[in-house]
Amino acid sequence: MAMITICGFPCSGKSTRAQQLADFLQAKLADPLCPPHHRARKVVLLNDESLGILKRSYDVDARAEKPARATLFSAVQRNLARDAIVIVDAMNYIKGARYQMYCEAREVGVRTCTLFIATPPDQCKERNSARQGPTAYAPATLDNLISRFEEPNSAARWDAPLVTVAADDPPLDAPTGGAGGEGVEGSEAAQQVWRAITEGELKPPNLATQSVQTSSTSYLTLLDSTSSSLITALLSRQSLSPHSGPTTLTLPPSSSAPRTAAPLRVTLTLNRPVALPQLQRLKRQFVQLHARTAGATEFDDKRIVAMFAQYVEEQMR
Ligand SMILES: Nc1ncnc2c1ncn2[C@@H]1O[C@H](COP(=O)(O)OP(=O)(O)OP(=O)(O)O)[C@@H](O)[C@H]1O
Repeated sequence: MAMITICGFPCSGKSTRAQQLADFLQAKLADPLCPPHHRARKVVLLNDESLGILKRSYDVDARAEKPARATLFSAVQRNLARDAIVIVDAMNYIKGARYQMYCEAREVGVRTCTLFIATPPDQCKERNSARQGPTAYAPATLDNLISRFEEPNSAARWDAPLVTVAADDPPLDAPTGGAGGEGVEGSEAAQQVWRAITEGELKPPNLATQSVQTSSTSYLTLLDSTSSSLITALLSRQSLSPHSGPTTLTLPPSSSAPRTAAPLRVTLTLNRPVALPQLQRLKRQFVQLHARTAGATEFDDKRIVAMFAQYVEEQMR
């Protein structure tokens, strides 16, 4: 039914908010007034603890951060379903990683929403210093993660709709009629999330293919060469017939594909011709988005072509 991506600094209160949200959603689903088409079978909460990821994985020299992100991404892939609400309770500090989860949610045909836990860094540091043992981040790790955090932006389609919760906002599972009430009404932010995952725009899925493991350098080459092939094919098509509308392009398979691999085919719909400099700019953005997750989440040439075609289409709308 939906994927809710939580993001925020370490110790910003993500798990606290995620649990409140899960309680709110459970109550909504159990409500007899909830329309049947909004009734998910389950609410799944994914986080470091449930996936066995230790805080020290994020240490600057731990080399475990990419595997940790890969573990999270696989869990998201496994759990996304039309009858489930998946809450991804993690820092999700890399926009490329949020973008890939968004693409995955589109594949499955579920709505998405981002919940940003906007707690100031100093408050996060205070909370971290109150922690004891392995749940505390090393101070250098905390600073590093805070400085690398790529704040969500409601103008980016993978972060939209974006709901922001401040540190002193009321609990998401606020009771009906205030404290002491019987049912769960939910705070304004919780209501916004509910609207996003039940009424928000449902984007059509892309071409479904498998993600693959490659070495990061060859993955960057694959991203670059595959998106360049699409640009070449598109420019050549535009030079023959500059009409707008759906265009099916045929591209040679990537050089790393088996010799017997079939050509790649992709259809994209543009309402005007796109010039080379613009396509190059879009390619740079696209490669940059994916390069940030190289080593953790990587896709094959078929999927890269489909995702780049979709990226161009959406940016040119
Ligand atoms: N709104 C809040 N007001 C005050 N304290 C809070 C609030 N939310 C969370 N805390 C406290 O801050 C600490 C960190 O909370 P929490 O574990 O939810 O953060 P987190 O962002 O999930 O952490 P991590 O980065 O380790 O996953 C906990 O001690 C929690 O009780």
